[in-house]
Amino acid sequence: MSSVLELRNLALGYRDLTLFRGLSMDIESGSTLAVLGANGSGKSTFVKMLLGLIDPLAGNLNWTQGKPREIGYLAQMTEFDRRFPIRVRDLAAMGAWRGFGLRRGLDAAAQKRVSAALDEAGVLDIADRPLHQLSGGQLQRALFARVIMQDAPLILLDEPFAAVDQSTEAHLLSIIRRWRAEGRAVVLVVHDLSSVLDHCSHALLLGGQEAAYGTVKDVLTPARLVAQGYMSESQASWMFRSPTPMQEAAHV
Ligand SMILES: Nc1ncnc2c1ncn2[C@@H]1O[C@H](COP(=O)(O)OP(=O)(O)OP(=O)(O)O)[C@@H](O)[C@H]1O
Repeated sequence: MSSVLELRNLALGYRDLTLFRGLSMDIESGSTLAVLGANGSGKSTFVKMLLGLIDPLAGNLNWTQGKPREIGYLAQMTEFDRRFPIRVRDLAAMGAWRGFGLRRGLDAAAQKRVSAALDEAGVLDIADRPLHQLSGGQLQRALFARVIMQDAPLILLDEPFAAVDQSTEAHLLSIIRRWRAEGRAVVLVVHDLSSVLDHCSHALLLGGQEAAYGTVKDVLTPARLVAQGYMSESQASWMFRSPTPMQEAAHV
């Protein structure tokens, strides 16, 4: 499998704080990487480093596809100011501005792509609504439409399922599956382990001054999750016992 980005011997942190050292990994085309870890373990710092907002303390990033930092980025919804005076359609179109330029505006073909992106995200019927009239789930769908328009080889989603209901989550996951099938690499920062176990191929677990990378099955073991401070021993034994309480309840 080809990679979109190679990280080599990376150390990350700030002047007086090293979060981890020695991380080497490839972010592969067609993979879905979950980045998770306890509060303060460095997830946001990792995102900022990918976006080029901070430099690693040591190591290299090699961009092997597209232009360096060609990233489709979804910020945490809490960081988005929905008083921004634009409509849903304009928000999605902003994703294509890199290709078309602000002055020229979008041509007819691009407008068509915007409509298709809004349709795929399930917000075409509210394309002319201003953002302040949207529910949280509708805004997240509109922001997904913008990422669709970015058409990038690497897609970085920060907490994409926070504050969305189950059916919206399922819809957004279908878009992520399409990106993956197209050979894009998708990186998701997540807090909730259950969405990772079902939908991600790889995991980067941060915490305890370590960064553990590998397949979900290899990295997200109860022992490692406890050792890196993600959960307590009793939480791990509850979470990984089989069958789960919900499965048991379903058989009652
Ligand atoms: N600009 C900064 N200068 C110095 N230290 C920082 C800076 N930004 C974050 N930190 C520290 O780096 C560590 C990692 O922070 P980061 O925000 O990356 O964690 P996180 O995993 O995203 O946390 P959370 O789950 O709580 O959002 C924390 O101890 C934080 O206090």
